[in-house]
Amino acid sequence: MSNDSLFAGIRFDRKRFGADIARFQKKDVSTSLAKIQSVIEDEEINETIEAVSSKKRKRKKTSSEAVDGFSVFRSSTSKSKEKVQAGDDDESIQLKKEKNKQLERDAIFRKSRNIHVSGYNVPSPLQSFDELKTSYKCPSYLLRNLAELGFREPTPIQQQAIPILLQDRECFACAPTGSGKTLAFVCPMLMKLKAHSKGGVRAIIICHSRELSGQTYRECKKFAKGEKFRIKLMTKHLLEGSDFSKFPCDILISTPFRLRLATQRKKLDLSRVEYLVLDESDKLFEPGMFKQIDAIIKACTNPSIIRSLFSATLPDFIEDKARELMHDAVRVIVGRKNMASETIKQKLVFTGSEEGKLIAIRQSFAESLNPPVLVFVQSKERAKELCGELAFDNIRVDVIHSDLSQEERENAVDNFRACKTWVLIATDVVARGMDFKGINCVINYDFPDSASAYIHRIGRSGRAGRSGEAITFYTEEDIPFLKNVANLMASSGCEVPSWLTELQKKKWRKHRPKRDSISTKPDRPKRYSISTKPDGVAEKEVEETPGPKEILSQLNPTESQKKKSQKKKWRKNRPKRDSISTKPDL
Ligand SMILES: Nc1ncnc2c1ncn2[C@@H]1O[C@H](COP(=O)(O)OP(=O)(O)OP(=O)(O)O)[C@@H](O)[C@H]1O
Repeated sequence: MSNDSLFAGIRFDRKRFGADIARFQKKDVSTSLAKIQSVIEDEEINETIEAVSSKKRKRKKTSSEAVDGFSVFRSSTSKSKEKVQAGDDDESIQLKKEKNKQLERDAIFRKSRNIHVSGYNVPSPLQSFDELKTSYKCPSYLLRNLAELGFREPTPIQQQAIPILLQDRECFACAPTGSGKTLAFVCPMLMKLKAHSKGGVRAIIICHSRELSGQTYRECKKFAKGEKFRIKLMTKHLLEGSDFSKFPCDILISTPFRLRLATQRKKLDLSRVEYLVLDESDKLFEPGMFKQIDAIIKACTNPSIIRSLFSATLPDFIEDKARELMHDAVRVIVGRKNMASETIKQKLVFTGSEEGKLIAIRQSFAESLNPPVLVFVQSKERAKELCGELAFDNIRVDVIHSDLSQEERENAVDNFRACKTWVLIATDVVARGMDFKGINCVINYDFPDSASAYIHRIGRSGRAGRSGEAITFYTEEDIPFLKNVANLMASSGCEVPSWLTELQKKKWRKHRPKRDSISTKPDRPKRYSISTKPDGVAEKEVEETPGPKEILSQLNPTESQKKKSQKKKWRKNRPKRDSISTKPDL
């Protein structure tokens, strides 16, 4: 028996295995569109063929029944059936042609907006916000709010993710920083929720930090203005003071930790949740948060729940997770996966040492300080140190890190947003998701510890299509990872010197070297105190560098010291100096 006959009649269920088809799509961006297109077209063709042949089968059966019962009308009946059949065939062919034309139009539109999709039967992208009304019956309050906020046209991620979610499809999406992902998941949520909750939580948005949760909460409120949605932010106060057995809530925004506490301690029921969004999803699946996220996903037991994952960085393991977790999900990528925003001018500056960094930042601010400027360092200790140094220069500087109280953190963010603070020094606590309007420059004072940290940090500027600038300082210790940044710069359209691209690439994860403290005070080697060594020999204090008295006396020299430091003949003073180059010694 041939293989053909063995598999005759078996049809590959593309709908069921849509995710697997997507997984086997070639990663080459240029060919993926055509491939997806052909998968969809194959599917549609199969469906049409199936429909036609099943109609034929049905007709065959009917006509034979007719033949059995009414042989007199046999010829006339079969003739009219044939006509109907021909008509049906014409109709389905017409339908197929229409569908193919639509697919073609969608593909052309996606290509023009740099949108890449994979999955079965992906909904057409939105061309405008008006289409929300004509095709999806969007309530007028939402359109009014968007217009008031100055949102004239949907961004590419909104164009594709909104119709996907509105058609009850799960999705995981990757789009550049500042490209409007928040509205991409909040808009369909508001449109689908319609009636308000009488009891229980209907939709959840999980954010990795309290700052981002607060910002998303405020955004939701703006989009929902004029409608009586119950939108709640899981604050400490709400967590401690609420009776979660009666908790009518349309949209709940929380960090994973607080939501987990609410479900564990306060028995918050998540079984009625209809929509679950994991914002900054790759961060949420990192070891520190994974346990809580996993438990929350398991607690959302509603079988018709629609889940979605959004981020500007989508590592492969998150894609695997998404496919494992979701049913028939659509994958949406805007631009290229894990790419820095193209609107940011990126620059690398070699400072040699830690001391060099402080000189470089001072010099840069002395030449031109164009606030607001966000400066990232690798630890809270360093944030405090740098803040102390810059405060000397009469710069309105503030600091934000995890050691501060919630109130202090909120004040730091608010003052920076209100431009009361010119320079905000931060740890990675505000590197993701935060939308500080109009940041002119991000300075990576300390080299970021991973590609995703780099993309998210610099993505605080150049948002919503505006231009921005990012400067990354690097020292000898950071050189092994330079090539990674150079690649990210090149892929987002920045000019990169050729010597940088020729460097070796090293795996870049958790690069946080121990750095010298940030200080203009001279490093004074240890003073040995008078101590009795075990062998009983007493030592006198040894001073290797001058103490405060000596420093003062140098500043106000005595007469004899003045004589000693008299003018020296100044001829042919040409010491050997290091060569003039921005390239580090490699
Ligand atoms: N359609 C639109 N038209 C104009 N502005 C928009 C539109 N959509 C969003 N914005 C604005 O763009 C900015 C960035 O949006 P948002 O914070 O949602 O970006 P994001 O993609 O989530 O960024 P990140 O990856 O950094 O979290 C916000 O100030 C928002 O108000």
